[in-house]
Amino acid sequence: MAQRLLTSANRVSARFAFIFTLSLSCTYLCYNIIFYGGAVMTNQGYEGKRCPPSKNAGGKKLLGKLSDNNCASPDVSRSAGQRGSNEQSRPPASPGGHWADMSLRNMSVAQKYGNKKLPNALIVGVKKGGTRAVLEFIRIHPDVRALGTEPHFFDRNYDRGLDWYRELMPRTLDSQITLEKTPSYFVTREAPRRIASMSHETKLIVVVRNPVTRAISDYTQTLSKKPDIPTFEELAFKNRSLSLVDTSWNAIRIGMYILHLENWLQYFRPSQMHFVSGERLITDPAGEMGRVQDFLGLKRIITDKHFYFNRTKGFPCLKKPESSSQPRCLGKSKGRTHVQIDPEVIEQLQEFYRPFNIKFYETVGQDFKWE
Ligand SMILES: Nc1ncnc2c1ncn2[C@@H]1O[C@H](COP(=O)(O)OS(=O)(=O)O)[C@@H](OP(=O)(O)O)[C@H]1O
Repeated sequence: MAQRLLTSANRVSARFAFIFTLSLSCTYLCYNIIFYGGAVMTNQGYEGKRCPPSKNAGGKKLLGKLSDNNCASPDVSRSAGQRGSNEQSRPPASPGGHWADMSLRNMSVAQKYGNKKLPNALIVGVKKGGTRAVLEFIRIHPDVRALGTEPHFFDRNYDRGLDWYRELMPRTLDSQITLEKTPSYFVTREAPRRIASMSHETKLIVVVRNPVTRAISDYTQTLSKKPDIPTFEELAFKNRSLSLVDTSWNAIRIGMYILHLENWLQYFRPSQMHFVSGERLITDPAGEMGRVQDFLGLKRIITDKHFYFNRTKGFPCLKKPESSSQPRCLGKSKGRTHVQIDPEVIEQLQEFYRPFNIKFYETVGQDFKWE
């Protein structure tokens, strides 16, 4: 009897031990399910905000804040879109990721500033004619965007291709004109053909000036860089007593405008070319710029009120140039004091240029009064 009692007590304690172990195991299992599962969710939330590893992390740094938003998962960006109104106006992150977001960003830059386009107008010459003044004056116009430097595409850089050239241009809206100036185009044999092959519709501006004054200006510039060159007279004549002019000297050759113009007229209609008087540009900048605006099909916005005559400089200056409230004159290299030339030499050169000038006036239908 006593043994039976002992055996049944053992069974009870064994069952108790089994149930206890089982409940312990269950508790452990439940604990794991609850807490381990929670840890996974926490990690998922964190991973969702992390950017995927990128090979060009350096480039991403440059993208700055934009990249912080762009690398978020679609869920994260959706909840971001439900935030304040400022954030709602941002472009949503696209499933295409980083590059798709970059192109979205470019799209909004394009919407605001337009695209880079090949120029539809060029200031092609002439060197020392007043090309910088025309460029700086016309770019005040809100419908003109101009490249500040001379790209020399159609003479020195043609091999780089049109895509290279386009990339240099400022962004323009469809309503805006893209403009650049390179004065050496006017005397570059291949330039008219090359420009016409870019577009037959390109508008061409040529700023011309008395060829004798232009030659002296050109020489003054060269002399400022190379003080050891021969005198103007020595360079200008093969034989001065015979009035034999050296037409191989660039400073002389550039001023034979009609010869260069004939090359342009093989590729462009006269109506596509506009000639600015370099002299009137100084005495009446608003009048000359009025005609430039008409030629470019622009509303006459640049008027007298944009200019004042700076007595110290001896030239008209801009009262209020683009993106500044300060009045501004052109730099020191524009409007230099010319070297003194013997008046007889000037007279000889005027004689030399006369027939070229007359033919030039007839061809363009304008008398520039250089005599
Ligand atoms: N507003 C104003 N301010 C200063 N200079 C003016 C202006 N308008 C025309 N000009 C004349 O422009 C001449 C320089 O011509 P370019 O700009 O065509 O020169 S360049 O070919 O780009 O080097 C420059 O020639 P130089 O006087 O011989 O220096 C000026 O006479």
